[in-house]
Amino acid sequence: MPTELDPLERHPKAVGPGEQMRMHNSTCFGCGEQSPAGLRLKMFAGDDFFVTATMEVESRFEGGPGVIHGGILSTAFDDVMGMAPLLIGPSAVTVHLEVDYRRPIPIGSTLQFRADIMGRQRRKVYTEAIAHIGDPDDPVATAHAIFVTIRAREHFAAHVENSQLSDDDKRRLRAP
Ligand SMILES: CCCCCCCCCCCCCC(=O)SCCNC(=O)CCNC(=O)[C@H](O)C(C)(C)COP(=O)(O)OP(=O)(O)OC[C@H]1O[C@@H](n2cnc3c(N)ncnc32)[C@H](O)[C@@H]1OP(=O)(O)O
Repeated sequence: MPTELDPLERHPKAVGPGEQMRMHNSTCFGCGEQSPAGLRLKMFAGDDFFVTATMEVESRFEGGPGVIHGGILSTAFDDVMGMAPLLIGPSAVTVHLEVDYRRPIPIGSTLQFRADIMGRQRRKVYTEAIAHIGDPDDPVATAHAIFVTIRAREHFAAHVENSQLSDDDKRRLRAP
């Protein structure tokens, strides 16, 4: 992370501490309510610059026998950390993601996530996150990511047609 960082300020339109955050997109694999096979993560804003989420490790998330698939865990980390930039500004997309898997995570466990904004420099937002099963001081996995803020309508304009969103929602996204 660079040493020269911009000051962090909560965005005036960000949801309040303890409130549920809006989905990235209703068909988002991580948090969308309409994603047919998604993780359906519900995210909550923290006091200052963090986000929390809980995920039941369902058997459909299995990788090795009886444990979570690493790709599912990294998807969850990506989505939870990807929510944090919305506390300070516009939507942001991942440009870099790294995950440290510390221990196998059993199917049937309840994973708790916390993602913190570490700093911002121009459009880049630096985040770190932990996943734990009850003891935040003993995480089962940790992650770091860099997000870059975007103008969402412009960024997705060429791709909206491929979305699972309804035609009405797609029209709304294309509207000026
Ligand atoms: C309509 C609403 C719908 C809702 C939307 C919800 C969206 C969210 C959904 C979230 C779902 C969950 C999350 C997901 O799944 S997000 C899905 C996965 N991510 C993507 O698809 C992103 C693909 N990348 C891009 O589209 C472009 O690279 C973007 C647009 C991001 C930047 O290209 P652009 O041409 O605009 O800008 P730039 O190239 O000048 O870069 C800008 C700055 O960034 C720095 N940089 C770049 N790369 C890296 C790197 N690897 N490491 C470190 N730094 C990097 C770069 O040096 C520069 O820094 P600075 O020198 O200026 O300081």
